[in-house]
Amino acid sequence: MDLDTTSSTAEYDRLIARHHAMRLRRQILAPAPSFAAAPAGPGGAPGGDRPDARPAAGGYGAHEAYGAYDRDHDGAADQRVILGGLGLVTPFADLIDHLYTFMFRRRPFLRALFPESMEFQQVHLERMFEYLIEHLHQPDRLSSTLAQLGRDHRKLGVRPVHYEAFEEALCEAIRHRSGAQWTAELEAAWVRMLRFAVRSMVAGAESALTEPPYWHATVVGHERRRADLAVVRVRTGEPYPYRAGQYGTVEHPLLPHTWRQYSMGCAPRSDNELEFHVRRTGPGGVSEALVEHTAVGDRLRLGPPRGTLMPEDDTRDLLLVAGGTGLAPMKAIVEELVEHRPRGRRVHLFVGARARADLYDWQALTELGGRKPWLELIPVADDAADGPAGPGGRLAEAVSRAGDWSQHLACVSGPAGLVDEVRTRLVASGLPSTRIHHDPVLARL
Ligand SMILES: NC(=O)C1=CN([C@@H]2O[C@H](COP(=O)(O)OP(=O)(O)OC[C@H]3O[C@@H](n4cnc5c(N)ncnc54)[C@H](O)[C@@H]3O)[C@@H](O)[C@H]2O)C=CC1
Repeated sequence: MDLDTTSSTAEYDRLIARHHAMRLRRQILAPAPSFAAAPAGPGGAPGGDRPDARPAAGGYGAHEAYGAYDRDHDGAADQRVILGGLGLVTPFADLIDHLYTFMFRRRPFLRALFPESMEFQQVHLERMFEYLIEHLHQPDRLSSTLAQLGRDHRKLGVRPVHYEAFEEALCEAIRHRSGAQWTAELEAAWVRMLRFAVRSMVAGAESALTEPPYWHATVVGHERRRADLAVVRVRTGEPYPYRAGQYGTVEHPLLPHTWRQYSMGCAPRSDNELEFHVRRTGPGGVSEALVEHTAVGDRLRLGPPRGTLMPEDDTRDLLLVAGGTGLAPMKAIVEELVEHRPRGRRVHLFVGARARADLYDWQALTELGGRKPWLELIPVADDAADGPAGPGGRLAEAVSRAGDWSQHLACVSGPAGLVDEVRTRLVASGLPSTRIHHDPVLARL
């Protein structure tokens, strides 16, 4: 995995690593003026031998033991140290590869907690590192996201002691990657960042002790709407406490320990039934299992609901934009509004598909929206021309052509490229970005 090779793949990796480090620096340096003024992190000895850079662990479950350490934590200073040493530890893909290799070599029993294929896990952790570094100077924002993540991790059977094994492996990986340029300062900054994250996750997990770590669900309906797309209805044994617009993780019995996110495609119901809209994206994954190898009676597991797509405290007129199966959370929101709509609120829902034939849930939508004067449903197909059935062309363009949305609240869901494009166009036309909501684009952490 070392990059000391002349192959074109290595060249490409180096290029990506450099680009990645520059992007991260740019992102972080731009919005945080306090960052430049932050005091330097703890001093460290350069060199390859390793004095004990890490603060005493004290056990990840024992908050008090390292609480004092965290009270002194200066996230902005650590952010600067980590950024300064980014070139030593990136590409993250390699750091993470070493990390897991070390961890499983030293503690083989931990391998059973992870899925057979580590590919998704590695990408997820890579995004997690990026997210942590990017927001290290904003501890409040970080800790609330991490608390949700910790609540979600209960389903994996993760215990505080596992975080200690992770920390040990991270330090080994940092030392391995940075070689002779390793510094105690760099390692200590990473450890503090990790411990801050773990403390928030453990707190999140503990605050959720009264709910199950996961919910059992039985498939009660499976409709293959297109060759690569199914609407899967399930009923949970226990009530599943979600809000319209949220998503949850799903594990299929064919792929133990592999969890993927899907939005709930209907408003919460009293009979504990809910639906997911699933498009098969590639071979061998959860989506393929759900589309092609699932039948009524199969049992799934669901992780806790997450996400804040639909703000509850803003009752302005709504602009909803859904691309492909990104329709699921929007349909749930509209269903919810049919039952509980703030007086006078108007709603526009744009539904995009690559072709008109791909509007897989249009009938259900028109039944839902029939004779609701406050709701306008607008289908947009890439392959169509403007006409009585709706505008044609690209979805983002059709949305911006259709009106002035600057006084609206907007929610967008679908492919990352679409979310980006809609967001950019809406901001350019005067809608403040704080009123544009979508799930995290890179990763639903
Ligand atoms: N299944 C679910 O519960 C949810 C899925 N999503 C995400 O939504 C996406 C849906 O994918 P598909 O159904 O395959 O959609 P798709 O690829 O069929 O595209 C749907 C619409 O988005 C537009 N679009 C696609 N890529 C674009 C880009 N790069 N820039 C601008 N517009 C673009 C298309 O023109 C089309 O109108 C997936 O990435 C999924 O992760 C998001 C939320 C919920």
